[in-house]
Amino acid sequence: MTVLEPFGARLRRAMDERGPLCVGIDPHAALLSAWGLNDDIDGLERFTRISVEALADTVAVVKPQSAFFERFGSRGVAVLERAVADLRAAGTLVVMDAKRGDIGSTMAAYAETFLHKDSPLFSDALTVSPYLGYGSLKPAVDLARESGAGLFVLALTSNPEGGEVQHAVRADGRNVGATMLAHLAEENAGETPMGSFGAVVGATLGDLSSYDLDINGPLLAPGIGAQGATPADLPAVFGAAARNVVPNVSRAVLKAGPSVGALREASVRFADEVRAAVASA
Ligand SMILES: O=c1ccn([C@@H]2O[C@H](COP(=O)(O)O)[C@@H](O)[C@H]2O)c(=O)[nH]1
Repeated sequence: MTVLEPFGARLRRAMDERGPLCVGIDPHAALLSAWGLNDDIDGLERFTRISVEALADTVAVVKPQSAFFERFGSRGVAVLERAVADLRAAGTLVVMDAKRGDIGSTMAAYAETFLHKDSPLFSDALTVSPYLGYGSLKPAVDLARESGAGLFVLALTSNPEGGEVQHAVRADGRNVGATMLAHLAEENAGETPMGSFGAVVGATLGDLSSYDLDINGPLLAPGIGAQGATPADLPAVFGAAARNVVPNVSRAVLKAGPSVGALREASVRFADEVRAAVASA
């Protein structure tokens, strides 16, 4: 199997070169309609091609949301495969937002799907859910290490419902979200310039200074734009950890389409805003 340079090193370089913004490709039915496209496989394909053309050499990271492709069955997954290949061929890092999580033996199959270098859906990183227990993710951690990929583990999600699980306090007094961050800090210990095992931490959550966000790895921060957070919120939410934040914007960029130029402009505007905000943290 071809082995890539570890994801953390590739991500740090991309963030330094292009800024830390991650733009999502989320082909919502409402966006297809706003772009004058049908909510069918041809609409999905056109939406995806335009998005890839606009984003591939503009931002450091692109995050396709797998759900919107799976909705169309095997033909939708084929569109997703092509998008991943085109983005990666253009040197853009792909974070597959599929939020997989299962018992270890099944997790191994999810890992083969997204993290094995020879898989058609191989992505630079994958979002995973640790809510069957952090240890259930081991097959994904192991294969990611082997192939030079990364993971983003759901720690403190951007949605208001997440607190019910993630803020639950364990017998040791630490809450569940903080525990996930601690596991990730262990995975990334000693890695330079940073480790490949990131956390998903919503930009919507307000002051997170009670958490130890210093996991020596990236923090994927969705919630900017449609969910109400702004780039200017990043320093107050993340403090010194803002340097490792990869802020994600999906709908607020995509609504600028279907013009490739307008999508690029919207991405560059958000990229400039997040760069300025992170620099001030
Ligand atoms: O905590 C989380 C984890 C993942 N997401 C995903 O990010 C994008 C956000 O889209 P917007 O249009 O910018 O709101 C979407 O794919 C979510 O599934 C998240 O929002 N929060």
